[in-house]
Amino acid sequence: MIRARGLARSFTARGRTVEAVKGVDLDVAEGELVGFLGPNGAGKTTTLRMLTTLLRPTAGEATVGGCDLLADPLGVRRRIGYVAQGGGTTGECRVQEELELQGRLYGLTKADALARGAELVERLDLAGLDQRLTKTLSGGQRRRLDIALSLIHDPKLLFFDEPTTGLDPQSRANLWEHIRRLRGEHGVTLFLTTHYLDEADSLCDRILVIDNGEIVAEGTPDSLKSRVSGDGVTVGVGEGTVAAAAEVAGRLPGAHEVTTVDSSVSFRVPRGDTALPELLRALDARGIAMTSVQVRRPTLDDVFLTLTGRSLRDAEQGAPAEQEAVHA
Ligand SMILES: Nc1ncnc2c1ncn2[C@@H]1O[C@H](COP(=O)(O)OP(=O)(O)OP(=O)(O)O)[C@@H](O)[C@H]1O
Repeated sequence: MIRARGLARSFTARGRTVEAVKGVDLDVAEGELVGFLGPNGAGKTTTLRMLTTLLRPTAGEATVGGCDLLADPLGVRRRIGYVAQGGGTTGECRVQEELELQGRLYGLTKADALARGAELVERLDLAGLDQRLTKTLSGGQRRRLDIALSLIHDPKLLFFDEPTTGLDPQSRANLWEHIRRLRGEHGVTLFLTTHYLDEADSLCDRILVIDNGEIVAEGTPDSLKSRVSGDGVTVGVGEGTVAAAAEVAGRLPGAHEVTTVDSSVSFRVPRGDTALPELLRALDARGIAMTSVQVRRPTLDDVFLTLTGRSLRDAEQGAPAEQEAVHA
């Protein structure tokens, strides 16, 4: 459905050139739900805007929905839907009018546009809201209307920029269900950007991780997580015993990345659950009291940290509910 090679885009602003996207290769197969994950400013929106013909690449080539991006941008546009970050509604129009207008823009007759709009209103749980001004819709309803608008011409490939940014946890979960259904029941191929780890983890078949304009990793959420070697263990110990506890932890089979902060020791082991009894015995033998313990399976944030040395969670500031979900 999507094949891009060496896609690049730079911007020049105030005499300074920013290489926003530095030669991205990507492939998305029919029926896939692929996530483009990266921190703010990584190049996600720029890539999406190129793939949707809204921005001309500085270099590279791509076919989208079977059409060449540069030679046949109109063909691409006919075959795709695009839900932008800010949505596309004006606020002063009614839901039904927005859908009808969008249908007419895609060349549907008035009757067809109305019929298609009515079908999408049902499909996206907007029934009863046809005559509402779009500015009076809730955030989740507005996002669902954005999806309906992008589907008016029945595209089989949908691009979605940051689907749930700004939504409360309940609306996010609801939108995820709609996105799953688009793929599961209607066979739509989806390519979405996100900087939420839990969104990428629970929603996507495959994730492309982008940082600084380059794809730094790619795979299923599980395969990406398996790149991080082992579970993370953090043990709290009594005052003055942290150095001895770190020494004990470092001797456990397969233990690595041993670090200490205040009175806690963190390390990685292949299996956290089986390492714990042994650790307890060893600490006991040295007379070290354990005050707390936490075992953590690798997360996508660990993957990002391993790849780039930085935490993606920093990019999630302002979305505390999502953070809790990741670490639950
Ligand atoms: N029109 C522009 N002019 C100059 N620089 C730009 C322009 N658009 C994007 N950039 C820069 O390109 C880089 C990538 O931006 P982009 O919006 O693609 O990132 P992103 O991953 O989508 O971030 P976010 O999650 O914040 O949307 C950033 O450094 C950004 O400042």
